Amino acid sequence: MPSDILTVEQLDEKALLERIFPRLGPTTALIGPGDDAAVIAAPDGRTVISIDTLVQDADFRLLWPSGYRTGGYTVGWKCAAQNLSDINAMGAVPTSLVVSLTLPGSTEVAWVEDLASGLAGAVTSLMFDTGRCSVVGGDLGRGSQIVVTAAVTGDLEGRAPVLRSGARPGDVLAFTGALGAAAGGLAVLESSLDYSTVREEPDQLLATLVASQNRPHPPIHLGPRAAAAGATAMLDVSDGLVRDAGRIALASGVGIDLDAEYVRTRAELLAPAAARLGADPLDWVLGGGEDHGLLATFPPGAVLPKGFVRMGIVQDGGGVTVGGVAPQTTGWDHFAG
Ligand SMILES: Nc1ncnc2c1ncn2[C@@H]1O[C@H](COP(=O)(O)OP(=O)(O)O)[C@@H](O)[C@H]1O
Ligand SMILES: Cc1ncc(C[n+]2csc(CCOP(=O)(O)OP(=O)(O)O)c2C)c(N)n1
Ligand SMILES: [Mg+2]
Repeated sequence: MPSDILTVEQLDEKALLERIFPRLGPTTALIGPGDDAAVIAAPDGRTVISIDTLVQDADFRLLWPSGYRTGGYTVGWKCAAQNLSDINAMGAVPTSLVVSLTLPGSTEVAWVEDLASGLAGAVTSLMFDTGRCSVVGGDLGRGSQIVVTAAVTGDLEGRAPVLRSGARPGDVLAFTGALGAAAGGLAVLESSLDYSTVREEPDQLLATLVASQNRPHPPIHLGPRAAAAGATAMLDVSDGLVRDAGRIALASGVGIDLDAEYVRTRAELLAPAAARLGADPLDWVLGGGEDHGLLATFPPGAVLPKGFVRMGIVQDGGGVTVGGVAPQTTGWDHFAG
């Protein structure tokens, strides 16, 4: 490491926090970062809470085979986005994040500063500057790999939470998001293509996919809208369409049939990129996660919130089919590979 690059082991915790705090932006908490704990309002009387972790080399790489280097801003953005997404999927509005950072001593201070900016940037941008949520605290620790864990809280604003278990036969299955894009981006990053040339390509197809993998844009405003529109079940697709639709099917005791035409159209859009990588775009669409689009079921006749597209049907039985046929894809599992 060149001596002019400042690393976290050259600072102490207090000095590192003093570099992080200003990048988090104005706090939305009653008591924000700096005390033993933060204090946030819970106007609804209930608190929605979830947690998600990003681990170096399992969820991102600092240097990918394609030569792409992942900056701190990207990891911060991705961490915030996937946490906000889980609150969204309950039909709630995110209200706070607490973030734990495990860092090797050699981590550049500038990378950590960028991570703090990425967290705040995602919250501000994905929540349209509503000032309803911010990073209100966290923890620092040293370890052999970068691990970023965030817990997130949310406010149901008086609505009932939308669970995975409420889908009923005859309900319409609808989705909002860009299925398969993040999986395509992962394939580009892991490929032997040279990202510096991919970035220069005029059609920007592959670079757009990489952006979906690195900086997902979950539709954070649409979870509460879906809830208000009467969604019977909902989740964010993180582990793949088939796997996550299967979670609704199992929890609700129903079968789900995905519209084959929707799946085919989406795969066709990704086909030119998949061809460059020798990949099957159907695998991306059916098995790719990390886009954090919203999959929801609505009673027949419900008016779908703007952004949602009908793409399947809930039926008697169990499991997930595509146009009546069982798909081969299984989706992501941290342990089963
Ligand atoms: N280590 C754990 N201890 C307790 N509950 C857990 C643990 N890991 C996951 N869960 C819970 O298991 C459920 C299933 O998780 P998962 O399907 O991965 O949700 P998501 O994809 O939205 O993160 C969630 O309610 C989650 O909170
Ligand atoms: C280096 C690397 N390998 C593999 C992946 C792919 N990947 C990692 S986690 C994941 C699924 C989503 O993550 P998870 O922690 O299961 O989120 P959750 O379902 O809990 O929201 C995928 C597809 C990746 N992003 N980076
Ligand atoms: Mg989820």
